[in-house]
Amino acid sequence: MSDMREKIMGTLSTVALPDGGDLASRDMVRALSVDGGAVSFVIEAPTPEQAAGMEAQRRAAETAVAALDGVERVSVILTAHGPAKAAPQPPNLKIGGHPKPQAGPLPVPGVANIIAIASGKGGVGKSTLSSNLAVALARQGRKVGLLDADILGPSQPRMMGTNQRPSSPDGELLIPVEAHGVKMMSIGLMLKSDREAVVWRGPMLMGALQQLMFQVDWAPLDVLIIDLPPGTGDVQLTLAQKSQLTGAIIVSTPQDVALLDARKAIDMFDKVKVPILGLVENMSTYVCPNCGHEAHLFGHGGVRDEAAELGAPFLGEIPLSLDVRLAGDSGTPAAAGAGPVAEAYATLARDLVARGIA
Ligand SMILES: Nc1ncnc2c1ncn2[C@@H]1O[C@H](COP(=O)(O)OP(=O)(O)OP(=O)(O)O)[C@@H](O)[C@H]1O
Repeated sequence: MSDMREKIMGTLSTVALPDGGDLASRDMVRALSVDGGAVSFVIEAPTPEQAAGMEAQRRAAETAVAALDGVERVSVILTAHGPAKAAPQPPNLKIGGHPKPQAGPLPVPGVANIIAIASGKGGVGKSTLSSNLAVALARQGRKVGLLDADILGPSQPRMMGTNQRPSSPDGELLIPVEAHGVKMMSIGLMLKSDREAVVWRGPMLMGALQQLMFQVDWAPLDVLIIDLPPGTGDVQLTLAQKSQLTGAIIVSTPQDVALLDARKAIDMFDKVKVPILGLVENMSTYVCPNCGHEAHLFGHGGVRDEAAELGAPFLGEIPLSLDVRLAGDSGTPAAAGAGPVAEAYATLARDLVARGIA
């Protein structure tokens, strides 16, 4: 090192840093150039944040070096290692590709139980049961995930009251959003608005479902509740073939026509060897909020009888209640509140916990 460079480094060792050491001992001086009386160098801080707080040291270094004999001009630039940390990026995962080949059903890492909520017929209350059961389980201290697999008609963002777009800091895994103590993921959260319709064919649906199960950072969960689309189509089959399901809960209203479709759903799960965990009767009794009269708009007890006939557990009944509908539409499931309906969901949740499957 020339005398002049040594003198400069010696001078820079007198410029102390706020967090200890000095410019020389912390090895922050780069590209030192001495050209006649013109001196220039760079102070390189470890992070952009630290560099932002070091203007005083830059000026002190400039003044100290300018005072050395033989120095006529000094130029000191303050910089930092690498670019500033990037802001969290929106996920670059493209949801909805063709499914990836997979040898057989796989567990979802870190998820103890996977329960599919299914029905044969549409509109019987699958999504409502899924969100309420998830919230009731979370209130009982369980770690719960809710996957909206109704990919063509996602309703969980509305029922759980969130439109937050999931992030993916590493561009590999999506971080589920949290609502009412439940980790939630829905294709609805990836759409630009909840009015945007998804127009996909079977393979795209299956690919999307596979991604929502395996490319989401679910762990750790005691139970993942999957809200299925109605019927016995591609999504149900994909789910049974790709993931190790603990079993399925079948929701039905007590009407014969709904029960007929429920039987088809049960038959499908039997064929793909997914255990039926039990049946739930939704929209069971209606209690008039004015006079307390009980009415059975869709019949009563049909699901219990059906369960007995099939040898499947009957898990319980959820009353037909205006509160359930209003709560679902408002984004806070009824199970998050108090009263007979919240208690009905809590009972259902307790039963699943007692059976060691949630
Ligand atoms: N126990 C209940 N009491 C009152 N309204 C209910 C009850 N269960 C569901 N509903 C209402 O019925 C409608 C249909 O329910 P939901 O969307 O849960 O059905 P689904 O079976 O998931 O429908 P889809 O076939 O469209 O997926 C919703 O408006 C919901 O608020």
